[in-house]
Amino acid sequence: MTHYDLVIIGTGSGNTIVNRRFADWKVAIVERGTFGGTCLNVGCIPTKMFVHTADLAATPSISSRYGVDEELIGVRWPEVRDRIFDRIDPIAASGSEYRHHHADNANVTVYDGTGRFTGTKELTVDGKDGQTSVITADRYVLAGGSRPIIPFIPGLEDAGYHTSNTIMRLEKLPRRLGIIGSGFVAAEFAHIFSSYGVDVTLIARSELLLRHEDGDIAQRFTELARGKYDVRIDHETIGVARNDDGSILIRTLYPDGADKIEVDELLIAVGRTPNSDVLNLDATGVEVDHDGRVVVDEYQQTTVDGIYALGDVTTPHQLKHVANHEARVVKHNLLHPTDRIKADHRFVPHAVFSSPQIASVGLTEEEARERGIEYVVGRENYADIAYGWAMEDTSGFAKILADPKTGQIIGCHIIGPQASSVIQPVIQAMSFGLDAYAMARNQYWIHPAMSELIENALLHLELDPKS
Ligand SMILES: Cc1cc2nc3c(=O)[nH]c(=O)nc-3n(C[C@H](O)[C@H](O)[C@H](O)COP(=O)(O)OP(=O)(O)OC[C@H]3O[C@@H](n4cnc5c(N)ncnc54)[C@H](O)[C@@H]3O)c2cc1C
Ligand SMILES: NC(=O)c1ccc[n+]([C@@H]2O[C@H](COP(=O)([O-])OP(=O)(O)OC[C@H]3O[C@@H](n4cnc5c(N)ncnc54)[C@H](O)[C@@H]3O)[C@@H](O)[C@H]2O)c1
Repeated sequence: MTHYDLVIIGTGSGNTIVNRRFADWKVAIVERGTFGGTCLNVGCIPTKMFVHTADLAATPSISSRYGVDEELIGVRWPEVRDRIFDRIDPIAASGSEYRHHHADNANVTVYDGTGRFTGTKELTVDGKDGQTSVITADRYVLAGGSRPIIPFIPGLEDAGYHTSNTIMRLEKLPRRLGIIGSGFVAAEFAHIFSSYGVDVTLIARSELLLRHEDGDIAQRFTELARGKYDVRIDHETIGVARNDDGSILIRTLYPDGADKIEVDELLIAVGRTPNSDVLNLDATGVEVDHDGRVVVDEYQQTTVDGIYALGDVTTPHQLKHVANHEARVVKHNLLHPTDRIKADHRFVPHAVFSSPQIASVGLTEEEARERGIEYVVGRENYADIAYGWAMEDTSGFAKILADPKTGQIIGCHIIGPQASSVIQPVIQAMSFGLDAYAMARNQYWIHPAMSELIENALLHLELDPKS
């Protein structure tokens, strides 16, 4: 049995921890899937490469409003797909090669297999090569991420379906695609495939798509989505079957009736569950909550001394920038056990890279009301700023919520072009405590950049005169 100073389970953000500063440590890294984890291989990076291509494919549908007539001649799916994965797959392979064989990693052993605890600090790895290894360590980092949830729907397993793990590698573009779900993954893939000319039907159980967003944003997004593809809200999927001709029949119920929807491929996008169940954590004393998330304290330490956790296996914010932040905290705390730092989850932003984009940070208006927090709202439409005129945008807007007394920003929500970048100064202001009054007035805002959306939303806040 080999003993290590540190074992890391999972090579998403977990893989970013070990560097030269760990040169004196004997380290093991355990990975059961593709090296590099979700974001690199089946998550953020390939999806955004597809989104960019989709944005290009969608341009002709709107260009005539600018007096430019364009036509989409075709989408060469195999080339679209292969450009993306011919770039990503070698990165995963070279990441694995680096850890396995490079001189920098002489102190690191990689186990290609599934780790499960068989003692408080003992891990058994069932190797992909059929070998079983038992290892022990003083410290562990649980960075095993999450996987797609597959809901129980009669007939689903027999009919066959895709998740975000497989849909990007389709052999050919389907004529019709059904998507069950109405969150991030559904919104991004509906944009991608509908822009490529696929007939998309999005089946949502809720009344609004992206229902966790600020109410005004979710409402606007749902209206706009309905203009682009078939959206069935308030639909419960009750059965799925594969027809003799290879198509898939989806049966749904909605408040006033029942529907039958025929598609050629089906994407399940109803959320992700933490991979904590694979780890047999009962053997360690590491606690998980009712959603299966590993419980950690502010230092990212689990309920067992020396076992840390980060990313999707522990956080309710299943986002790469959160996993990366937590990895930095864990790294510091491993190296400086007597001078540990806390994770900062005060203002976790997110963006949905659909069409239009959405970006958000802080409280929604509904959350502020529910918590009884006093707030004012400053709102600005893209249609009312110069760059919005250039783009002829008629539907996008930003809203900023602030405390009227102190001017501190408590939330910001944007729907429209470049929302994921336009929001960044607000995240900065919130993180560093810059008040809305000073933020609007004590700096230059480049004219006529899209950031004027934020400048004007700030100026529209009715703050108390003294703030
Ligand atoms: C389609 C999609 C698009 C996304 N887009 C974005 C985006 O635009 N922006 C954003 O911020 N986030 C995005 N995310 C979320 C983001 O990908 C995740 O939050 C992030 O990758 C989590 O990182 P992690 O290190 O916690 O886990 P992962 O990257 O999932 O890494 C965990 C690794 O652990 C391995 N593993 C699990 N259990 C074991 C075990 N027992 N033994 C050995 N190995 C194990 C897994 O094989 C995996 O490789 C997206 C996710 C998806 C699915
Ligand atoms: N741009 C990004 O940052 C990005 C992109 C993709 C994914 N992600 C991350 O991955 C996570 C998973 O994405 P997701 O879209 O799968 O989950 P999600 O949590 O965003 O949305 C899932 C949706 O499915 C609905 N749902 C749940 N069960 C259902 C059922 N049985 N039938 C129909 N609908 C059902 C839920 O009400 C919810 O609206 C996200 O929460 C996000 O953290 C992030």
